[in-house]
Amino acid sequence: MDLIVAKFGGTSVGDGSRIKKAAQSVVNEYMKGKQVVVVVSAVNKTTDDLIGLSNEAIGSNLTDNQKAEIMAMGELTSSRLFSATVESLGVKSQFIDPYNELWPIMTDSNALEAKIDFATTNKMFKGIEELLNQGIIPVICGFLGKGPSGEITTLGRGGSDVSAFLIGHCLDANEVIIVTDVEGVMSTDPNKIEEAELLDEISVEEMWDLATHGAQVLHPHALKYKDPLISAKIINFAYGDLSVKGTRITGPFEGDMTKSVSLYKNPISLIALVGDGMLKKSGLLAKLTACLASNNINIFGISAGQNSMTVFVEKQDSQKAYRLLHTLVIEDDVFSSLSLAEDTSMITIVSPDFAEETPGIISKITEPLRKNHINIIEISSSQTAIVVYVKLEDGKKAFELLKEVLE
Ligand SMILES: Nc1ncnc2c1ncn2[C@@H]1O[C@H](COP(=O)(O)OP(=O)(O)O)[C@@H](O)[C@H]1O
Ligand SMILES: N[C@@H](CC(=O)OP(=O)(O)O)C(=O)O
Repeated sequence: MDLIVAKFGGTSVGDGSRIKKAAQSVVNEYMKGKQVVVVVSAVNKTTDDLIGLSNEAIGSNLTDNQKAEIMAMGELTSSRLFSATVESLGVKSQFIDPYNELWPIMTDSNALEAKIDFATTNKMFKGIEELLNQGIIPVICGFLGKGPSGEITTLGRGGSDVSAFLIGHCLDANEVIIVTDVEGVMSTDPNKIEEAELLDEISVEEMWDLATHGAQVLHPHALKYKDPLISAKIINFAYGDLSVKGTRITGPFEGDMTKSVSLYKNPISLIALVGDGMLKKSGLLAKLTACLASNNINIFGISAGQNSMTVFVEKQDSQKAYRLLHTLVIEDDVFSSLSLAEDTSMITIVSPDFAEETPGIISKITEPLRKNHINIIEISSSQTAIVVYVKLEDGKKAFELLKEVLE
């Protein structure tokens, strides 16, 4: 029997009629013979309102545990409302919150940004499976967890998406459906640019980068639990129909997408262009990339500072690139000179930890290299990846050391 996990965001349960529509869409799938687990967020902006109230009343004396308990009231309420609405439509349902013995999501004791204890959580789903086998629709609070002392924790703002994918993974669901207030994943935020267009599908890898760079439509940590075999989609609540297409999230395609260290197979060369006050001049980057692109030279990365720009290209292209960029330096007064460092290794480290607030992550990476006398030529970091360039002969050793860091 097909099992789906349907997560309803705040707007999708924003008022009584929306809750009824959402519950009806769940019942419709149930009537088609599917098992459905509902994950629900707080009604509309309840979480914001509860935070606002506590700040007004208590201010800085509010402890993290008190804040988590208060915020949890949003999901405690909506799960009860949703479950009762399903029952009013003639199907048995049970709400499940962290006070319930069937509660599955266990975390550490961090009240506001709790880390999920996956190994324990994964073993906690027997009770929910039992409910499903009895034809009961479980309605589980999104966003919440249970800490080591039985206390309520929260998974961070927007965390119900994480709850849904985690539950889907642990239950081996066929599909995870995120029901929200837009048509799906769009070419950009449709509330910022009206002309945004709907994407039929997006890969986990792309979605990860989009989400870690602020696209609210899905919490990036949800994707840690996206199994390649579980299909997933983001749809609009307005249709009141869980079978609409929306945007399908495909993949992941390469092993453990969220944590990896890779050593690029070929040597990389660095070309540094210097010039006074380069950062204040517009159009330099465009000139530089156009010059290399028109000669079919692929750029692996660019870093820019006050008085210099470094371009990373494959060693086999470096002499050609070096000559082309030299012409640019001669032609344009902004540039004064350029240099070429031919033999470097490029190591890319990808980890979800970079997107979380993890102070000291860069030093975790640089420290083992320093201890082993490996000099870092360049380092660049983003929300999802850190790229380190070292001397070619240090590449393999650095790669092994960085693999250990990630383990
Ligand atoms: N590329 C994008 N595609 C679709 N929505 C986006 C995108 N980037 C940002 N968003 C925003 O994400 C919002 C949905 O996320 P959110 O408000 O957290 O929904 P929910 O309350 O259902 O969890 C949309 O209203 C939209 O403004
Ligand atoms: N209610 C929580 C959790 C959540 O995921 O909400 P939503 O799905 O409405 O973004 C919050 O506002 O952070």
